[in-house]
Amino acid sequence: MYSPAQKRGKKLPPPQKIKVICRVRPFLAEELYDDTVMVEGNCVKITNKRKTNENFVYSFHSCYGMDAGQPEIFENDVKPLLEPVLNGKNATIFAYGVTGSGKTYTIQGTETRPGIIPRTVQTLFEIKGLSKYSLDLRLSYIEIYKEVINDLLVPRDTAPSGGLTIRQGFDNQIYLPNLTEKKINTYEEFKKIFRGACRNRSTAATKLNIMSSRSHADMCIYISCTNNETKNTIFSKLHLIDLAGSEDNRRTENGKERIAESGAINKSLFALNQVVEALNQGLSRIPYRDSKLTRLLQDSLGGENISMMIINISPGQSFYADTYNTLNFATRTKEIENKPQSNHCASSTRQPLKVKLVNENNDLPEARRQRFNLSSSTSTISSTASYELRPPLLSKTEMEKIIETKLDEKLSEIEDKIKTQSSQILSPIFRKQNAKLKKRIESLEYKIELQKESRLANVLTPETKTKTARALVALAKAHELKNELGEALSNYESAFQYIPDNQKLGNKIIMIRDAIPTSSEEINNLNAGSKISAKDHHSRYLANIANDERRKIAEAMILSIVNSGDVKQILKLKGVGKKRADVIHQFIKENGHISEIYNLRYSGMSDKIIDGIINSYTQL
Ligand SMILES: Nc1ncnc2c1ncn2[C@@H]1O[C@H](COP(=O)(O)OP(=O)(O)OP(=O)(O)O)[C@@H](O)[C@H]1O
Repeated sequence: MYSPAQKRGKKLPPPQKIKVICRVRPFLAEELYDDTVMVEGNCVKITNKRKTNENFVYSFHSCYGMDAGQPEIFENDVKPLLEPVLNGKNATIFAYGVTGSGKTYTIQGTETRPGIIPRTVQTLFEIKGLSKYSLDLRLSYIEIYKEVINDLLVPRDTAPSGGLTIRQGFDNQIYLPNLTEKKINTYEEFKKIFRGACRNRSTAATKLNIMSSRSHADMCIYISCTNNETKNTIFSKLHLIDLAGSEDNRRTENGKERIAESGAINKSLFALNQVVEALNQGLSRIPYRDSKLTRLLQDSLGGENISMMIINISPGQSFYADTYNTLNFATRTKEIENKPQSNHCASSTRQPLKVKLVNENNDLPEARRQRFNLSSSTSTISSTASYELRPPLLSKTEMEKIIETKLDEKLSEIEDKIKTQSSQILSPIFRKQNAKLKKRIESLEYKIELQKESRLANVLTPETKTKTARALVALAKAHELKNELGEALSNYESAFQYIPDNQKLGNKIIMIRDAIPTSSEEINNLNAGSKISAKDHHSRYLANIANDERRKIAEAMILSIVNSGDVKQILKLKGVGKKRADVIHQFIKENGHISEIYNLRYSGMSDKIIDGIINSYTQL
């Protein structure tokens, strides 16, 4: 079954580098268009958030933009790998990206837009039809769910509890005792097996992706290829892997169970990251043993085998942090270019509120809804997806005005609704002068204000965000000069919604928060003092502000400390010792900055430690 070149004793050539290609999925119907992520030739460009007149440019072996169809990727980058596989090389193709970025779409596909797995199997059957070769194809399909390996070719209720174990045999080959391997004779037969296996995969709805894959799924095709003329038989295997999405628990609003899943997912993705790094740096020790996933791929990733990583990217500003981290994971080399400042370019990339995605066959919405749910009818693999963006109808300023007006309308509607509802419920209580509930309303109003800002911040152009933030900072400074620290703080915090990367501002907020007494004793002591309104405001804010907002602010503050790269500051974080602070410092030095708090995992921190740091801030 294995490549003869891998037999024991044979000196292996230096490990092959992993070929990396990138695919940016189109905007989904509910997403707003922006030009944060662009594909140009073999490069992906993203705006540098800190200097908006610059782009970060990442180059890959190939890049596929929003309009690239399934056949294009298969023909250009996957099909060429089949020849060496038929000549005895093992190969691994895996899709990496955050949840909802299109990994499953790329690897598995939908019924009308089949992905790499069905296209590969169909091509192998086409090759089988050629008289020169006689092909014997078998397949296994497993998932790794929370570090447990499940056989997807057997029904869940008959699968061994505790999952399958990994063994290393003679010739250093990796195998799983009791793993089901099914021989496939026709493409139709494959579809039936595949359909059943896909249903067995652990999926659960998260906020970001209604059909989010919660496990790594590995379809392994075992190929025995006999040359009919020479009667030589060559064995090889091809892993086609749909990795689980790395994700931010905060954004996905995950519960306890989902957070445990994410912990396992991120741990194994981190291990994979280390293996890819080690292989691409040509290191002699490759840390395969750090996770089930990498252990399983030990005989197929590296060595003389062929590996290809597909980086899946979700477009748009709202995935910026994920995109930045994914791209940095995929390639350590990024270039910086100045953005062309042409007006024509700027206006041609801005779009009206909702962009309509037009598909040749008008079946994109269905494709989006469906997973690969193969029906008994034959599906053809010839359709080419093509999504066109509508040309802009309005100028940049006009569009921005419309966005702001629409947002204002919507927010006032919500605001009115909340106020009416609150006053209806609370009017009798108000008559009783219930101070506690009055406070609650005030905090609701404060919350609406913050939400308003954060929503606006999401849709404004970088220039407008900077301008708004500047105005708020000026206002905050004026209050600060008058020693109205509570007012100053709330203005600084509002400004922070528009420029969350501004480390100086983050530090300022920490300083002012520290400067304002919060305990009732301290506040009582100051009752007669001139700063009472500020204290009152702040204690009310701390007492009533919703947890998630507190958390958001805490995270922004922690990130500003981490991103300063200053070991002295980092050491002040709870649970961070010298060793960890050095790792973080090094990480920031190499990667620029961390945009999401849970990405601190990449510096070796556990979720528990990260949560501990956040808690220490939310409980200030
Ligand atoms: N290239 C594409 N063209 C059209 N639709 C796409 C494309 N890529 C992804 N989509 C759609 O985007 C949504 C999310 O994609 P998909 O489920 O493949 O993401 P994923 O990365 O596998 O997510 P998860 O890790 O949560 O499983 C799906 O509805 C899918 O149909």
